[in-house]
Amino acid sequence: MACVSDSQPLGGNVAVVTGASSGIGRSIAIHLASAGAKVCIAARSVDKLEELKSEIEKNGGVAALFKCDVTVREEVIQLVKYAETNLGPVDIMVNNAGVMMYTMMSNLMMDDWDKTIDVNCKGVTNGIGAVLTGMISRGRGHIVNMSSDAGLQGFAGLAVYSGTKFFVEGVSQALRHEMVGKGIKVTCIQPGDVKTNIQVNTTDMEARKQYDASENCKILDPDDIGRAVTYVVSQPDHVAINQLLIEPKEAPI
Ligand SMILES: NC(=O)C1=CN([C@@H]2O[C@H](COP(=O)(O)OP(=O)(O)OC[C@H]3O[C@@H](n4cnc5c(N)ncnc54)[C@H](OP(=O)(O)O)[C@@H]3O)[C@@H](O)[C@H]2O)C=CC1
Ligand SMILES: N[C@@H](C=O)C(=O)O
Repeated sequence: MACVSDSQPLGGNVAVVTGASSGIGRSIAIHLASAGAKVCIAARSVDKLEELKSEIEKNGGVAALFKCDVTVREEVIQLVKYAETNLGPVDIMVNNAGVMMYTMMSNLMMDDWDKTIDVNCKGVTNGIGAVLTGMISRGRGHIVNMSSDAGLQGFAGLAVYSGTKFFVEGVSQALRHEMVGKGIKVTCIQPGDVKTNIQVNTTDMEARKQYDASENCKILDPDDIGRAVTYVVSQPDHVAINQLLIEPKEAPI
């Protein structure tokens, strides 16, 4: 590893961040880059990725971008190949891309259920599958999976979403055990409500009106999560922060 300093603890590292075109992923990419990591930013919205790449470079960071739908396994494999060719072997994989739609189970919005499962579950397994062999062969790597406090507790109005985050927790915990002795860390980030545009895809207003509590107190900023992820991946080699529950002070689960 090269260029490690107090201000750039991630110097020499290469990170891939999915769902980097907005919200939490965008902020994670910015924070990792300012800590010295070279970041490959991925999402479907190329215009937003280009704007982010420019911002990172303007601040002295290094970024590459790749258009990728995380539900398509081959595209995620190509994303990691692109990152490795252009930036180097991937040290940090942040499986952040996700969707959330408030909906009552009784309203049977099954297309929303399918989409949530595809992006939040398969997006994460595709991301893990794309980096795991390389990380094991190098004997180092950190996989950071974006869970939620809804991965620890089922939320009414977010039943399928909660289920997908429980899936992320289960996969991560089992993978962590499998990776003992192989040099690979697996972390779940578990945010409470964060101020992003994640709710724009909700069409079931009955569910949102009844269960969305994000207006009830000061919620988190994406920067709070970007900072937390940078902390998690900057620990000494022998330290593994396996879970990080980060919530608005006034809204604990
Ligand atoms: N906001 C919150 O309160 C919380 C959010 N989270 C989790 O944080 C993560 C990010 O959410 P947040 O930043 O809030 O939401 P945003 O809607 O702001 O960002 C979602 C990101 O995911 C990307 N994305 C969605 N679908 C796909 C896809 N099929 N392929 C590739 N990228 C995709 C979007 O990019 P594009 O559309 O360009 O592809 C976008 O960059 C999610 O996993 C979410 O569950 C967890 C806890 C709380
Ligand atoms: N805060 C969580 C559930 O309500 C989330 O947005 O993931």
